[in-house]
Amino acid sequence: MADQPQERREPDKPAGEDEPKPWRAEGLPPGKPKINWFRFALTLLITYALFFVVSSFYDGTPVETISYTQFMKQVEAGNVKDIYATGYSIQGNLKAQARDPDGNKTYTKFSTEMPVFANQNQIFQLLTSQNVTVKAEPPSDSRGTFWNLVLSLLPVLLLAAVWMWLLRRGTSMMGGGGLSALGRSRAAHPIATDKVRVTFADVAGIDEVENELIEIVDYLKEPSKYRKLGAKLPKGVLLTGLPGTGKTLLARAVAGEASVPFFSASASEFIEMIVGVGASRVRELFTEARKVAPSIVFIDEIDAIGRTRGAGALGGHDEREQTLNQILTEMDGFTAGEGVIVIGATNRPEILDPALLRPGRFDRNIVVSPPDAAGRTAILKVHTRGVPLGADVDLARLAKSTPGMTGADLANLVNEAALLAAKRGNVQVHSADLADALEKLQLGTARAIVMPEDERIRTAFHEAGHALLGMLQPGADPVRKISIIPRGRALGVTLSTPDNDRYAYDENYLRGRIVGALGGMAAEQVVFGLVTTGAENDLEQVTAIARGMVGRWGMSPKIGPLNILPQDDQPQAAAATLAEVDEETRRIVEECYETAQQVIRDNRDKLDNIVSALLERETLDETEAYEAAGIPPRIDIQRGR
Ligand SMILES: Nc1ncnc2c1ncn2[C@@H]1O[C@H](COP(=O)(O)OP(=O)(O)OP(=O)(O)O)[C@@H](O)[C@H]1O
Ligand SMILES: [Zn+2]
Repeated sequence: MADQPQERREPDKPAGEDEPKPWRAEGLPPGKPKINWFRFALTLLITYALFFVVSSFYDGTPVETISYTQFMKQVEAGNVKDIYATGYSIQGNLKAQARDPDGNKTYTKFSTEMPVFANQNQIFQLLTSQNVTVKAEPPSDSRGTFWNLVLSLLPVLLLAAVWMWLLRRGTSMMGGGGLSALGRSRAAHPIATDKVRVTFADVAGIDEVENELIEIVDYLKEPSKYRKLGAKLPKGVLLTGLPGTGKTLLARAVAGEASVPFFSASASEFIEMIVGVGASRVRELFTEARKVAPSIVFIDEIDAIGRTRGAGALGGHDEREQTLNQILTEMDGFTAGEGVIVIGATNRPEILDPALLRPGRFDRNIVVSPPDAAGRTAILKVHTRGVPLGADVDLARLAKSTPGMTGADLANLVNEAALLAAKRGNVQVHSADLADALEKLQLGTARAIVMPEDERIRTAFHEAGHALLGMLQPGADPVRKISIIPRGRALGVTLSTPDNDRYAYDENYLRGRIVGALGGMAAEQVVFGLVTTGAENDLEQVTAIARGMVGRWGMSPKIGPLNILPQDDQPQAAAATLAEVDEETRRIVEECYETAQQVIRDNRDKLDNIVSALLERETLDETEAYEAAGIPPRIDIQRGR
């Protein structure tokens, strides 16, 4: 999220005003730029330079308006070099300077009006006899009254144009190089209102959350309605959810729906700065936001400054505390109805300082969950709005095969598929592009290395072991894909995903997961009589699940229903109890390993069948895998099979 360059400063240098702000602002009213005198002077200078360049092309000799009599005298004296005439107006140049009748001005350029009664024929003859050039086009050096007017207004016009251009740049660009960088704008790098606007139409699949925020949109649109009734709205809203679930997107959409300015900052950017600066930046940010209220201030990763004060491995972190205190002060300082709403986002709400969550602060907590299948379908629809899809694409089916994916993952999936389709020279994104993109995201990119045959065979047995156990365990997630193509650090993969989104797991399911994860190692043990290092990742998973069962979810009768190993915290138990947890964990894993080996031994024929299919085709999809094993795919009402 941090797309602004971070600047490290010398600790002894005071916070200068030329420092880029650690936040971004969008949707500020474009009409209120601040006057920057340095920039103003610069503009003047440039304008005049431009003017001098232009006027150097323009011969500045003044044009004298003379009487027709004067003109005739000059012609008769043979002093007229050339003329240009339209209707009764004549302009021209003299050969030598002449004095006007009053004798106080000299001129070579003149203009005059011919009286109606003058005999044009006679004049023409006179001009010819005097060798005066009669030109067909206006001489470049005598432009007449209109052009003189334009030229005299030019500096003013130029000044106005350049000034307006600079102002528009100032309000439509973040940061900004070129001229504006010379006198960097003090405004919070605003973006013009018309450029930002994300709305709820861009947020899909989390309607419950949108509904909770509609009240706030309404308030921002019409604060007076609420003020009159004395209704108190939350000053702060906390959005809690995993990365990529759309918290930032939601906050922007609230601003977009209400058409109010949106200020966003990442909390970690505040504390990157030297001590004391974080707090003053917070103050500045809120000052800017108040100026254009109603407005929204969005603080991402608020846990970076909002963790419990005085706690954490580093002990008290001064800068963080000061910054946090400043945010609390600002929020306490709002009067009801001032119209600044602070939206904070975090994926670790449990470590937040309770002070942040008190009434009048972030007192509304909205959980943004990863989307369910229907939500994923809706999100895929949003992200394929501008993508030409082939007729074979079924977004609802795709959504079913992507449990656990967030909005950001799905956006990424669509983009990858579009890239693939383009690479393949297609004009539409087809089902196959989406499937391949999904495989790449879930399994990693294939590596082009040639495996020694014995390792290929060993890998095939390992993956077939995982797959076989996945197929035979009651209640296990169905096997979606098996592959012995090396990707990343893995030599092979077996992918199992649930049909439906799961929110809680029972003990049987977890044991099944452990057995499945041990399947690879068990197959190697049964077939070759020894194991390899290839099972490291599997064992990591196995250990984490088993420890969770014993220490967190109360699934060990010996330990009982205690949460001894809370997430993100120190174990809450005596050393003796912890030793017991280890012992119980080991017991569960050993039982599961025993089961895994037994199932492999009992189904050796099926295992061998999968292995030969794998060695032949390298990657098997769900249907191919069950077919090769000779196991009927599970009857699954959800998938209509
Ligand atoms: N519900 C959704 N509907 C549509 N698009 C979504 C949704 N959720 C996420 N996205 C897509 O994912 C991108 C990233 O989401 P966003 O940055 O809002 O997530 P986040 O929850 O703020 O993540 P982080 O905690 O990493 O900041 C969005 O720009 C959008 O393209
Ligand atoms: Zn494995």
